[in-house]
Amino acid sequence: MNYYSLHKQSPIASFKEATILGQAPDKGLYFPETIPQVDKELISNIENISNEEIAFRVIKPYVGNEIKEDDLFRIVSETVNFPIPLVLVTENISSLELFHGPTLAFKDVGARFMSRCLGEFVKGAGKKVTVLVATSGDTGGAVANGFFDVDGVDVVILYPSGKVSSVQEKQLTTLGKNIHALEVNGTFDDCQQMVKQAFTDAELNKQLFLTSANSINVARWLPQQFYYFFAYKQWKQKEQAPVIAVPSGNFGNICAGILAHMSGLPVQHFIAACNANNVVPNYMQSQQYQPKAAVATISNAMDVGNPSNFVRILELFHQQFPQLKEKFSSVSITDEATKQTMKRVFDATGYTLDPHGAVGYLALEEYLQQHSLLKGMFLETAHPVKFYDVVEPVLNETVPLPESVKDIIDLPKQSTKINATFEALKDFLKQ
Ligand SMILES: Cc1ncc(COP(=O)(O)O)c(C=O)c1O
Ligand SMILES: N[C@@H](CCOP(=O)(O)O)C(=O)O
Repeated sequence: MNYYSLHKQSPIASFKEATILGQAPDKGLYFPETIPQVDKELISNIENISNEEIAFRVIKPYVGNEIKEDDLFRIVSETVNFPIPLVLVTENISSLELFHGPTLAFKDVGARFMSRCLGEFVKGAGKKVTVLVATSGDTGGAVANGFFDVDGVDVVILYPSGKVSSVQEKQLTTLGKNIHALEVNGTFDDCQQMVKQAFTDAELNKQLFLTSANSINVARWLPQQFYYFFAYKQWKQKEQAPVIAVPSGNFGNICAGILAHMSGLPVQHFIAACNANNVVPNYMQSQQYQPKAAVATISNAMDVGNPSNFVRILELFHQQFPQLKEKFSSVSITDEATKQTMKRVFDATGYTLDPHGAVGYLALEEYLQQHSLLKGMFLETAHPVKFYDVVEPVLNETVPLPESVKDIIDLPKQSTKINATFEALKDFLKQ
C-alpha cells in the first residue's frame, strides 16, 4: 500500500516510510491510496475467526510486504493479547470495553502495534530514533509503556500541565530510562502544534531521527480498526448493524472505525461524542470548520480544539457533506450531563462509566431515542480508575485500584516544565 499526503505536496510513501516519517514533509497527514475491501467471508464467518487472524487480515493490505508475514502475525498477536469484551449494559446499549490493556485505555492497541513496527524498521539502522508524542492524557502513557526500555528509541512526551488526571500523569512521568516527560504550560493543542513543527525544522531533523507516535502516524492510527471488527464479532443481532458512539477528541479512533466500515464492516451509523470542545459538532451544523482554544472538562483526554484527524474523515467521504451526514453525526455533551449519566447508569445498572465513556453513552442513548428500532454500542475508551478523582464523588463509591496503578501511584513524578513554544521544545531536544 502506498500513502499520499493530504496536502498533496509530498512524494508518495510506503508503509515503512510513512511510519518512519510520521507526518509528510509538506505537514500533511498520510492517507492510504486505496481502501482495501475485507473478504466477505471474514464478515459472514467472523464469530469463528480468532482476534489475531482478524487483525492480521485487516492490517495486511496496509503493510504490504514491508514486514514478513510471520513477523506481522506475531506483531498483531502481541498487540491484541488482552480481552476486548462487548458488555450489555441495557437492553439496547452495549459497552465495548477497550480498557483491559496495560495502561487501561484504548491507546494500548495502536501504541503496541506501532512500537513493534517501528522496532522492525529501525533494526540495525544504527541511529537512535526519537519518538515525539503530544498527549491529553492517554496516548502518552500507552506510548511510554509500549516503548519503555526499547533499545535505540527515546520517547519525549508533551502533556498540558494540570490538565491530565493524576493516574494519567503517573503513567507518563514515572518510568524514567528512555521515557522523558515534558510538562507544557499550555493546552494539548499547543503540545500537538509544537510536535508538528518539530518535524519540519531542518536543524532538528539533521541532528535527530524524529517520528510521531500520535494518530497522525499511520502505524498508530490504522490498527485502531481492529476492535471495531472484534465488536462486530460479539454483536448478537447480525441482521441489524450497530450504531456506534465514539468518545472523540483528536478523532483518530472514530476515523479508524469509519475506515473499517468502508472496508466492509457493517455499521449503521457513527456518532462522534464530544465534550464541550465542539468544533466538529459545530461543523456538522454550519459546514464551517473553525478550530478554537480547548476548554478543560472532566473528560480531559478529549479536550482538543483542533482535531488532527477530521481531515482524514472528510477525505474518506471525498469531501462530500451529504454522504458524511448520512453516516456520521456529532454531539457535544456538558460536564453536568456527563456526571448525571454516570450516576444514573450506575444506579440503574451497576455499570461504572468513566467520564469519556459516559459522553459516548449519553450521545448513543439520545440517538436511539430518535431511532427506536436500532441498537448500539459505545466505546468505553478508558478504565474509570484513571479518573477516580472525578468518578468517586459522583458515584459515592470507591473504585478499587488495579495492581498496575497501585505500583505507580506513590512513585515520584519526573518531568521537565517548559513553556508552550517550539523554541522550548527545540532547546530540550538539542540537549
Ligand atoms: C479515554 C479517551 N477517550 C477518548 C479519546 C479521544 O480519542 P480520539 O483522540 O481518537 O478521538 C481519548 C484520547 O485519545 C481518550 O484517551
Ligand atoms: N486523547 C489523546 C490525544 C492524542 O490523540 P492521538 O490519538 O492523536 O494520539 C490522548 O489521550 O493523548
